[in-house]
Amino acid sequence: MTILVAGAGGQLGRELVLRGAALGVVGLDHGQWDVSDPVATARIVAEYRPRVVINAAAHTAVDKAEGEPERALAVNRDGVRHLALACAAQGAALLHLSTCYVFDGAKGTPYTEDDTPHPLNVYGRSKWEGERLLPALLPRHLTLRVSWVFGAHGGNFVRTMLRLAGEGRPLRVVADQTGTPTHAGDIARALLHLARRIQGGEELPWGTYHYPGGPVTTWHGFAQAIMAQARDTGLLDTAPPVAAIGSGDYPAAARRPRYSVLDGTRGREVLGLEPADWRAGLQEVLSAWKDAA
Ligand SMILES: NC(=O)C1=CN([C@@H]2O[C@H](COP(=O)(O)OP(=O)(O)OC[C@H]3O[C@@H](n4cnc5c(N)ncnc54)[C@H](OP(=O)(O)O)[C@@H]3O)[C@@H](O)[C@H]2O)C=CC1
Ligand SMILES: Cc1cn([C@H]2C[C@H](O)[C@@H](COP(=O)(O)OP(=O)(O)O[C@H]3O[C@@H](C)C(=O)[C@@H](O)[C@H]3O)O2)c(=O)[nH]c1=O
Repeated sequence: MTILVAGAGGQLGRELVLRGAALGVVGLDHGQWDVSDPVATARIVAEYRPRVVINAAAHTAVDKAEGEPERALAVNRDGVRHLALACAAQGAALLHLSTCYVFDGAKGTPYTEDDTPHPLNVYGRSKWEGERLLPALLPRHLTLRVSWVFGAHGGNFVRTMLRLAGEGRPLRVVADQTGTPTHAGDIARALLHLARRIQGGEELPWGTYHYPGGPVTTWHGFAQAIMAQARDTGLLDTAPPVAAIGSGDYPAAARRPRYSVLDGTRGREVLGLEPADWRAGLQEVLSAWKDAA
């Protein structure tokens, strides 16, 4: 039976489709399936009759969302409602994604699934409003909260840093926001592992889980690693210096949490999800770009 992916054109969606071909993954991109449309969502899920739906669709433009909250909510909250109702009607389970940005960062130690979200920005609020709908609408769901996602496909921090370096621009990156980058390929692998278990008839311990990458760093530390690994891979001649700045030196429309680290203990113990090392994921992405250059 089909594993149906919404948002298949995004960085996670692309990985799911590429890595899930042998499992019968069918991916529909934004143009083919708008999850903010309840009628289309009900029709598509009824048509494919999947055993599992993976929701990789989201409004992820964190600064832009501040100026268009209704658009963020239409996808990140209402889209989740439409998906949950459609899955419930067809007996499908839903694998959903959320974010470390549901937390405000004030805790300063890794966030567990028992911590209460308190988002600082519109994107984080819209994601929290979406995930909190699920328990009442669709008991058979898993929400995986992930953080600082990067991958070979689509826009992300790694691509932005390499573009700025390639243009010879001075690199200045915030060193007071702490978190864990996570490779989209590793998230896709984790989701497909769960989807396969559901396909095999297993009833999983449904609910919310954290799936962080490791080790913990800052955006500045991540940028330094990107430069060093890009040089070693031959994408850059030298690793340009990255100046450490404070969040106040990088004005942005949306506030970001100073501390975004998720505690992956429950996901590891209950679901068997091993946090992946983002440095290996970064190498995979850079090597793919080097091969394609
Ligand atoms: N990116 C990150 O750093 C993080 C992401 N996450 C979560 O992980 C998940 C995957 O994110 P990621 O792959 O990185 O995001 P992307 O922005 O790369 O992909 C999201 C995809 O969703 C599509 N989309 C937007 N609106 C709709 C809609 N109404 N109906 C269907 N598709 C739509 C987008 O299409 P289009 O481009 O045409 O709008 C895009 O292809 C999301 O739930 C996100 O919140 C969590 C933590 C960090
Ligand atoms: C490009 C750039 C960014 N920054 C800062 C801005 C910001 O605080 C931080 C990260 O920048 P970005 O805007 O790329 O990242 P941002 O969009 O905040 O990333 C977030 O995306 C959403 C979707 C999530 O769910 C989060 O987990 C997280 O990954 O780095 C610099 O300091 N210098 C720079 O040159």
